[in-house]
Amino acid sequence: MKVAVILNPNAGNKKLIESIELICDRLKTAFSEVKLYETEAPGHGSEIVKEIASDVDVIIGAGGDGTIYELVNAIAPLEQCPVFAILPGGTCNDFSRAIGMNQNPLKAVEQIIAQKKIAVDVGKHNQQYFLNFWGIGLVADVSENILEDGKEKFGKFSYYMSVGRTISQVEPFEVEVDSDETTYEGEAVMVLIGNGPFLGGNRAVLGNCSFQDGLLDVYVVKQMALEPLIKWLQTAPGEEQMDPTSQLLHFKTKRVTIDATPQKTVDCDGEKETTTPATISVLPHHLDMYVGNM
Ligand SMILES: Nc1ncnc2c1ncn2[C@@H]1O[C@H](COP(=O)(O)OP(=O)(O)OP(=O)(O)O)[C@@H](O)[C@H]1O
Repeated sequence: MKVAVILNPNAGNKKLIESIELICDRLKTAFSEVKLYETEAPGHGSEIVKEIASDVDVIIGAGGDGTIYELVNAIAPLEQCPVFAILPGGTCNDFSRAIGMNQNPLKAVEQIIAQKKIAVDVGKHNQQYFLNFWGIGLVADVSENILEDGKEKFGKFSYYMSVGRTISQVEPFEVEVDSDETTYEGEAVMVLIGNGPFLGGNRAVLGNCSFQDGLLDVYVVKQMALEPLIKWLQTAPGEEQMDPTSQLLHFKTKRVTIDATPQKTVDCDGEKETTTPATISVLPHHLDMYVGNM
């Protein structure tokens, strides 16, 4: 089998680059051909995928959530997608956690070699793709308010620090949510749509989302009531979520359209490239991935 490893050498604390040769040597013991590609700038990972995808069986993304988002956006539209795998190398590594990858890349490579494969759902908003989440309002403001050097200095704790700073100044906006199951028109402070169960490195807010159920979980937080919001943030997977009659509207759907006034910046898997309005849908079991313990 032909394998391409696409490494973002600048992801996270830049540690992955130190072990990548060892990792490739290990991969070569299990796969007939292993080639390493290093990205040189944002967007380069996507160009590499376009060049090599038709000639490889497996693409391994080595980096953080931004790298994985870029690669998935290049792989998901292909008619024939190679199998995808993740070597975690960023700050939060949300989807690698979702699929049970060991956060030590030297151990994660062993999981890839085991070749346990499942088909995962992929989220789509307008013409872009995501594995973890789509959000507007509070979630986008939190990532916007992370201090310049916060991720480097404090890792995923920089997100908590930003939640503290952002919650006190959050501005409600008008939102229109439309799906076959539910419609809502009114005030909101956040709309969050989950495909994967991890957000900011934690299995809390989106902890009950499944990337194998062929559905998206839509959460509309109508008002900034601190106590229920904190309860929701602390909800463990499998636990009953905040009272749906109160400030949180939650439903599952295959497709939803969202418009907001004023227009809102969309945060999608941590990347902020688009604005509302948006149609968000799910491509059930669209991408074959090698997974770890799940
Ligand atoms: N060689 C490169 N130099 C600079 N940026 C790059 C390079 N290759 C890719 N990128 C871009 O770097 C961005 C951030 O990468 P990534 O998200 O993987 O790391 P991170 O921000 O440290 O991790 P996390 O998202 O988990 O916090 C991505 O948007 C990616 O497109």
